[in-house]
Amino acid sequence: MTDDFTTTVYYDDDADRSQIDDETVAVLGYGSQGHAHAQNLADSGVDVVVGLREGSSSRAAAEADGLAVATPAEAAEAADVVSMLVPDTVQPAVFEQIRDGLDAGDTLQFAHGFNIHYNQIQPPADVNVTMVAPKSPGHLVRRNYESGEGTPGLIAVYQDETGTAKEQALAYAHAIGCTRAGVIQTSFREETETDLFGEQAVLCGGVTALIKQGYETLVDAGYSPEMAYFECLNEMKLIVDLMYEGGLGEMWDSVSDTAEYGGLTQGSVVVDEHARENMEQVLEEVQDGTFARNWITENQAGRPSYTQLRHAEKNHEIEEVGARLRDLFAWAEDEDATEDDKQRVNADD
Ligand SMILES: NC(=O)C1=CN([C@@H]2O[C@H](COP(=O)(O)OP(=O)(O)OC[C@H]3O[C@@H](n4cnc5c(N)ncnc54)[C@H](OP(=O)(O)O)[C@@H]3O)[C@@H](O)[C@H]2O)C=CC1
Ligand SMILES: CC[C@](O)(C(C)=O)C(=O)O
Ligand SMILES: [Mg+2]
Ligand SMILES: [Mg+2]
Repeated sequence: MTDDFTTTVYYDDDADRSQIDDETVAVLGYGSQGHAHAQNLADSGVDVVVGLREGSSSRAAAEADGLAVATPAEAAEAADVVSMLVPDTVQPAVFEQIRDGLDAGDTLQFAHGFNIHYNQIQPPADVNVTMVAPKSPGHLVRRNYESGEGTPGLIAVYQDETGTAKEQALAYAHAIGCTRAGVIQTSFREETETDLFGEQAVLCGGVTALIKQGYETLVDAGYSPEMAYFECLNEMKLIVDLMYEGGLGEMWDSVSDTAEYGGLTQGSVVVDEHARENMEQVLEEVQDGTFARNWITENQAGRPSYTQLRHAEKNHEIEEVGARLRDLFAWAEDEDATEDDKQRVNADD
């Protein structure tokens, strides 16, 4: 444990694995997070049953990975800890299927606080309600577990019926590999609002919008789509890898002085105070529930806007150019190529 920061960070030694090792965990859903939690828990020696609906397209994968599969209701009935890892929008309906399987003292656990924070699920008063939220896409939660690296994560406690909810969440975080990297305790509110803001304004929405605007600016000015792709998308990974390893400083150290001067002077011309005001607006709509209401209504209407936006994104020219270029990369034919090989080739471009 370290208290060097304003927040306490928990590591492997802070977790008491007896809090999870003797429990049965139902992992509901076998998608991005579900497959990672279920396999990591099982590899850590925890008894796991995967809960999937009848006819689920995920069933074959879970069984091929050697896991027991039951319906969500059966899995919850058999389990002490129920990990809700189906999409946020279907969680309220799945909760109705598993409610009766939650006994007093069981734990209902989430990887994101949306449905608790925005009151879409009202859990029984006599169960623990916790969160273990890896700060990463699920596929990397699995990959990092297998490599021994681990993935940073958050824990939160909304209801503590047994008095050991936090200890159990930490033990679960240990079993999926999060305490190897570091785990911070937060609240359902803080996790929900920061996660939604981050994915909308920066990580997913902000970055893709920046990439597309940069690509379109170059192509509209007559430069080749291939050049624009390499400059605005491909090299993004390499630059972000440096920030990931050593912060903004490591990236600035590695690029040329010319890039550093240009970046420091022009970056805030592009992402200026208007972008900041827009970010504040995005945050406000997360905080006051506007985004949550819109997302719930969009689903109730059959996702008309979402479908249209997905279609447009998939058909953006940068996707066609990127698919073509990635097929030509040296490692495309080479099944033995490592991530290092790929980065070396990328760096040479
Ligand atoms: N994606 C991520 O990396 C992250 C996600 N989270 C959170 O984790 C949770 C899970 O998200 P994520 O992993 O993206 O989810 P996915 O979209 O990957 O979940 C898909 C799984 O849910 C099942 N499923 C879908 N619809 C239903 C349904 N109506 N009834 C029963 N099962 C259903 C699917 O089974 P089927 O084959 O039957 O459709 C599949 O197994 C969310 O709360 C999310 O916010 C948190 C951190 C990161
Ligand atoms: C950044 C998107 C995310 O919040 C995540 C992978 O952490 C998600 O909801 O998928
Ligand atoms: Mg997230
Ligand atoms: Mg999220």
